[in-house]
Amino acid sequence: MADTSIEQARSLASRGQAVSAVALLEAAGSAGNAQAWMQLAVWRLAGAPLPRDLVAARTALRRAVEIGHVDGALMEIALSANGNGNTDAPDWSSAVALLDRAMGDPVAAAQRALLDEMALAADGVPLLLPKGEVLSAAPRIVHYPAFLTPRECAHVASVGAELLEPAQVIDPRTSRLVPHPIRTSDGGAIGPTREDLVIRALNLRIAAASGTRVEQGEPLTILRYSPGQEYRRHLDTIAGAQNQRIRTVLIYLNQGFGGGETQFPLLGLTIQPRGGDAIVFDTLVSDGAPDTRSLHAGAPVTAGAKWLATRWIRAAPIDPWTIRGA
Ligand SMILES: O=C(O)CCC(=O)C(=O)O
Ligand SMILES: [Fe+2]
Repeated sequence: MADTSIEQARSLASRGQAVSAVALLEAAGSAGNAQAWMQLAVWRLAGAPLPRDLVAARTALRRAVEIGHVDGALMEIALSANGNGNTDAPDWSSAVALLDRAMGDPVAAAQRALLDEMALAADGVPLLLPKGEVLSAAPRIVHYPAFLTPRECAHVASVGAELLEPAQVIDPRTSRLVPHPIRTSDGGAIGPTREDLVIRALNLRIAAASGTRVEQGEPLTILRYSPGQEYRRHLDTIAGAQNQRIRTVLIYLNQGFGGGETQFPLLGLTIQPRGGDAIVFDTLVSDGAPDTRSLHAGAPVTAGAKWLATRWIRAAPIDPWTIRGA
């Protein structure tokens, strides 16, 4: 059944009548319409068509959850753990308590089961640091065998699968979206509302392994390469960035495909992807300039599909609500 109050609110908002749209949703929400509160929360999080207001978003989300919005409950758990995407204090234990209350939902139950397999401190940080082997001293490249378990890999890939879109860039001449000339894979970023507790725990693991704060990491990005797709030679640094990318973490989510090696041509180094393995490498030299020796590529996949999770880590905390994936 079409939800007329939400349709009407969307239509009002699209005509610039945001105040009336909000009033309509609040009235519908107060009358027990969980989806109306959810719509308000999403608008407030997205910053469109209303200005972004994370406090108002969380209030609307709470109302939606109180009257039984299942997806809202999962979103509330994510935002509790990451502190609205790192803008407020992250609260792991409240997030886990909310997850425990959502156990009727099989999605929540599966996440709980995966968390139970991890050895985590009270704040979600790993109790043990993963062990790595240094592949290169300058730039520093460290290989972590079995950084993720097979079940963790499957979880990351399934969250990412819903977000995959072909890599595209805006053509500056025509302002149209065109295929990305350097990276031909499909990709998607797991933003703050989708950073479930398993993804959050993995982002905390990545922070620990890379010696950085979790707030420095761009949203975990999932890449999927089909035969013929590749990531041509590039540096991960961004020209002119104020808050530069200092380190990259690549996690192979599967194996058994053809091609797809990660190559560092100037170092004569080729990494054979193995599901669950990760590599962490530095992208800057000590004076803060890009380290051109870190030039690397994802070789073309020749058969099957290569799944990868990438976390580009900045020099200082970033705002995941405004960042563009790379
Ligand atoms: O696909 C690969 O092996 C390399 C990926 C990569 O360079 C990146 O995600 O920045
Ligand atoms: Fe890269």
